[in-house]
Amino acid sequence: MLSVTCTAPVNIAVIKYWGKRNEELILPLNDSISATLSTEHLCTTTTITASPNFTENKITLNGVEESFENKRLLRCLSEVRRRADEHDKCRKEILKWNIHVVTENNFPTAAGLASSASGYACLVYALACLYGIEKEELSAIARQGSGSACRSLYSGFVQWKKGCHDNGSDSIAIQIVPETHWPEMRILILVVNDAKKKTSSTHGMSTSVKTSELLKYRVSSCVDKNIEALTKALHDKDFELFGKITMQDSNQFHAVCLDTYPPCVYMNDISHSIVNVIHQYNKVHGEIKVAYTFDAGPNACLYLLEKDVPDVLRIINYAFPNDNVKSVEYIKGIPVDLPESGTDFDQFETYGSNLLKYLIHTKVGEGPKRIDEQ
Ligand SMILES: Nc1ncnc2c1ncn2[C@@H]1O[C@H](COP(=O)(O)OP(=O)(O)OP(=O)(O)O)[C@@H](O)[C@H]1O
Ligand SMILES: C[C@@](O)(CCOP(=O)(O)OP(=O)(O)O)CC(=O)O
Repeated sequence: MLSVTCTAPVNIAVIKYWGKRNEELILPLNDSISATLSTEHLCTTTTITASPNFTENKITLNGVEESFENKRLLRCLSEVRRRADEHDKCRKEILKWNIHVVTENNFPTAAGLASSASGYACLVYALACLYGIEKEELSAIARQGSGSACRSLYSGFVQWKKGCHDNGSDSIAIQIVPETHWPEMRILILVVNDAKKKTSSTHGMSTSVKTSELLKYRVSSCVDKNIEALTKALHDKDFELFGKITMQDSNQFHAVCLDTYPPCVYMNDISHSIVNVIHQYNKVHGEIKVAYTFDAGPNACLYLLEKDVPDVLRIINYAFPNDNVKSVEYIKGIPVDLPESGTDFDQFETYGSNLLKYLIHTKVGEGPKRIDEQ
């Protein structure tokens, strides 16, 4: 019997992947860029056991047994095995043993918090460890589990290159800068709703490809220049440029969702109120201090610098008062001392009580890791 346990991070895109040119191989229409988030606060943990005595493959997700007859899961397994089979280092008999996968996300699954990204990155990395090929390029395999998962195989800021080959061999993730490059970068996730979402990203983007004219324009005329500018902003640690492109890309992505027929409505009134607060905050300060981005759900992901976190949280708590504000369960992740004074409240509206469920304060982090043998 053999067993490995690994963790893998979530990633949140600042230039979104939305639309496939090949649904089977999960090849995207455009490049995307994301930050890998610290596994200290959000992660998937996966244990894979292989044994010659197992009579079937099994997977348990968050304590519930799921069907193994899942196309994406089977494809990841067969791709890792195919690669391992080509490798001298691998004990070939193990490739024939059935496996039991036990995986848990320490955050809500299928709620637009990128669980498919950390989930498939962790699965592929753990399989690679099991078969001894963890040093190989694995992002092209994780991509076939869920597109965004390929970016979770690297630390720091990561680009998924769309590639041009029909077989997807060059549709891989690469690191742009490591997490140590811009250590002041912080992420605040404002959880508006953590229930399972109605329209999955897979289905939503497929409808967008079929029906949205705006998506064609986004892909042909906007994304490449934003990728170039955002990469420069990262290298130069230029928050003003980073923040502007991040917000514009999120807004364009949601415009594409609305241009889809029937429309995919992911943001809600609370999401739009958060957008208002952030623009107001940046206006008061005369510079971009905080940038928002929204995935396929209503939850906001804010990018900001460490020095601004206490004051921004103070304003968020003013705009969205919460009965649990003093509880450690409300602001999860990196602890923050909330200051008494700061940016003038007069400039801001109060939107109503308990509109946010909780917040997660985290930073840019490392890629997948094996945790059972050190
Ligand atoms: N730990 C895991 N191991 C294996 N598969 C997982 C894991 N976590 C999630 N998944 C798969 O991902 C699916 C959820 O993906 P979905 O894209 O609907 O939501 P999400 O990833 O939370 O949101 P988004 O990708 O839009 O940010 C689950 O139904 C499951 O099939
Ligand atoms: C809005 C997004 O989060 C969409 C993620 O889509 P998925 O990677 O979940 O889709 P599939 O490839 O069909 O599994 C944007 C992004 O992460 O780039």
